[in-house]
Amino acid sequence: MPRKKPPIQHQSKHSGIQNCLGNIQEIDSALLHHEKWLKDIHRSLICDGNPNPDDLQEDGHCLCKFGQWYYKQNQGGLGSNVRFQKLENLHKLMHDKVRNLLVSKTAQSPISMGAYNAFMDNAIHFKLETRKLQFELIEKVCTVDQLTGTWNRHAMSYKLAQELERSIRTKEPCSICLMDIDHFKKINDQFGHQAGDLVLKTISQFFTDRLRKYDTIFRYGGEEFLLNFPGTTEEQLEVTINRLRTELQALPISMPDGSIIHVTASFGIADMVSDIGIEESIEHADHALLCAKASGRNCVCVWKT
Ligand SMILES: Nc1nc2c(ncn2[C@@H]2O[C@H](COP(=O)(O)OP(=O)(O)OP(=O)(O)O)[C@@H](O)[C@H]2O)c(=O)[nH]1
Repeated sequence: MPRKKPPIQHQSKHSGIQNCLGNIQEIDSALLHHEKWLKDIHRSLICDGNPNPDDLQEDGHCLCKFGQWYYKQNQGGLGSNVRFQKLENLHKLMHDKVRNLLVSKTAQSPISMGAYNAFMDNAIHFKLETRKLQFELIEKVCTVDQLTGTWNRHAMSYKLAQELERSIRTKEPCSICLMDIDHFKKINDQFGHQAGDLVLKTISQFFTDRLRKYDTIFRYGGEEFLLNFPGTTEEQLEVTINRLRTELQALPISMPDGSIIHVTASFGIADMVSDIGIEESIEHADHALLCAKASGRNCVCVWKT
């Protein structure tokens, strides 16, 4: 009687980058168990002796160490990752195939080359896909800002270069905007650093929720964010940013002590053009931002040559 597959759990203890780092290590260890399992399978197929009874069970994919790890993952964490979810089928198929091989071996029937090759192809595919999942998580750790979940500055240079190339190829405009939260130090001073962190998270989420899917937000550093808007001229962006700026100042943010605060930000806009590099475009946006700060904050300035 096959045992029932344990349900994927639905609670997350940790989140974000910390969780990712844990997952990366766990995948290594799960893959090591998989390699050991594969060695045992080969020994069972080649040498005398009985196979592990678990590998003859219909739910062998839940009983192996990889399966035990896999079905412990929760929906809030790795369990919601699409690449992770796709591993389930590959892993189960691999166990189904090996069960047939072991049944043939136990019955002293010949094992066809086709059946063995199909199993090994499946095993190799499974390992490659698991490694891809691991690389995806490593990439996330290297390119995502731990506090806000936006892209970090490492990712920024690479992604902006891609957008500039696209803009040159398609001859479409592309603009950037540097945003700096006004008097942010006062929030830290008055409510503490954790409250400051909460404000940073809230504001980055505010923008993330309102951007088009091809716009991008990066944490430029501290309380500064850089936003990239492909297919948008400086003039169009000024209208958009002014709308967002007004919405932001009306956004109530709850502090840990129960009080509600409102924050504003200043913005500097510049375009990304082929005859100047990305660094220079950012410098232009920075000049425009300085101009917005000097004009009293909570406003938008556009770089003019
Ligand atoms: N809570 C928190 N504070 C940060 C973080 N990164 C930078 N800061 C703080 O952000 C503050 C930035 O201060 P300033 O550069 O003086 O800027 P400001 O107070 O916003 O003043 P203006 O930009 O001139 O309006 C500093 O106090 C930093 O310690 C962070 O990740 N979390």
